[in-house]
Amino acid sequence: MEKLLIEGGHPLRGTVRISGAKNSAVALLPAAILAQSPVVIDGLPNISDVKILSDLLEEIGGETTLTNDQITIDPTHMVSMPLPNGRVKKLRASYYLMGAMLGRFKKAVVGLPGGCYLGPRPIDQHIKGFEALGAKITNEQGALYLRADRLIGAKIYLDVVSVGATINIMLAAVRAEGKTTIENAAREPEIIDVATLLTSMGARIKGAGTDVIRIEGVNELKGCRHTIIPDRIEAGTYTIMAAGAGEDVIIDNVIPQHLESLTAKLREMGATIEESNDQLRVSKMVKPSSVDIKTLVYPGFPTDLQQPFTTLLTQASGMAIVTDTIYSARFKHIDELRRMGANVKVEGNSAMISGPGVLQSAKVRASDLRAGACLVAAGLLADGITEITGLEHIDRGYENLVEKLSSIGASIWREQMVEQEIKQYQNT
Ligand SMILES: CC(=O)N[C@H]1[C@@H](OP(=O)(O)OP(=O)(O)OC[C@H]2O[C@@H](n3ccc(=O)[nH]c3=O)[C@H](O)[C@@H]2O)O[C@H](CO)[C@@H](O)[C@@H]1O
Ligand SMILES: C=C(OP(=O)(O)O)C(=O)O
Repeated sequence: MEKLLIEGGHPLRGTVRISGAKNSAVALLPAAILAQSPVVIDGLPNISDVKILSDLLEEIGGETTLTNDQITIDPTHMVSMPLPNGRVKKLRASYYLMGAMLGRFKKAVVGLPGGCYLGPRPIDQHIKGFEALGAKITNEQGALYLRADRLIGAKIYLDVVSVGATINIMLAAVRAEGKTTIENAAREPEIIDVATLLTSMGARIKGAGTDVIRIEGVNELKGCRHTIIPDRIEAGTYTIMAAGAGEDVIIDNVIPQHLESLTAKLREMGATIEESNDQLRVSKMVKPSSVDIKTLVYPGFPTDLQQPFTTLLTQASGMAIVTDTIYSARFKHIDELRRMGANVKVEGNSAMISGPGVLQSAKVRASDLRAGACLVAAGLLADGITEITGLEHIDRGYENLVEKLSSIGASIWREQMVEQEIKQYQNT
């Protein structure tokens, strides 16, 4: 088991290249189950969520060839193998195996998903959608058993705007008989990416990226080749880091429109950001002013950037209120930021941050993926050497974090934890 060490105070300079989007990749891999011939996906991020999903596809009989940024998935010999336990619990996106297996085999057994704990994360809207398509679903000892004699297209209104439910229902509905309409659908760019892959496979989908998606089921889907969109959350994380500690950083391979809610807030704080086709150019803000943020569904401010953005607000003058309307308990990073000297308090689903303050190095723990990003951003700014544990969370979503940050001037490295540290980590 390793920990991350960061010596703060080194300015970031140079170009950092953004990888393919985690939240697309983790849906595109399961989507390949629906094809009858090999699917090739390019621009794959080298992160643990992808590796686990690739292993799960093998577990159900898929043949996968995984290189650094490409996967070939041959789904020809896949079967609806029950996956009640084990790897499915390690990530959130294993729920997409339900929609994809239901679409192809009309049955699936999949354990309830894991992923970051951010407050309650029910999947009732996924279940409602599958049931509307004709599936019978039972929950037995923490695994969902899904079965349908036939899947028949339906009109489905989502009670909450959910990325996962929107994609999962699409995965099943592309193989249902007749027309499905998803109303109050989520509009995240990753949904368009999944719809693009499915369309290349032969699916008929209209309206992805709007709040009404119309799908006409088809009998057969074929393999295809697809390139993943850039990861807007990884890009946003490096943009935040550059706005805190950068001296001319270029964030390369981004779609600037996907980051508008972030860049607008950064400009409000006083940042100068230059945008081109696929790059952002960012430097440290001089005397940043605090701003309030409220996380919302896309195109609002993403909850996944709320935690790293909080670090930046510790450097801004004034009081900022950060409200997370998506996840009520996405504030585990705050205790750790306080250890580093931040003046923050949490009330309900809001954090109040008073700045500017000086961050001090400390031994901190990443409780989830973006809490990890928040602490790395804090470590870059802090006096001294910050030690971060909980790297298994960070590795779920940031490809080559150490290499990427080192290449732009950060002093950051991984070290093996000694036995006593591991025990302490496991017991708390
Ligand atoms: C793998 C993946 O893509 N993860 C992303 C996805 O998670 P995920 O797909 O799990 O998040 P959702 O969009 O489904 O969740 C949004 C909100 O809806 C609620 N909800 C969701 C489904 C449901 O059936 N019932 C229900 O009440 C959730 O508790 C949450 O409050 O979108 C989140 C919100 O942008 C991001 O933080 C995650 O990074
Ligand atoms: C919450 C996240 O991921 P997941 O839904 O996979 O847990 C995230 O990417 O910030």
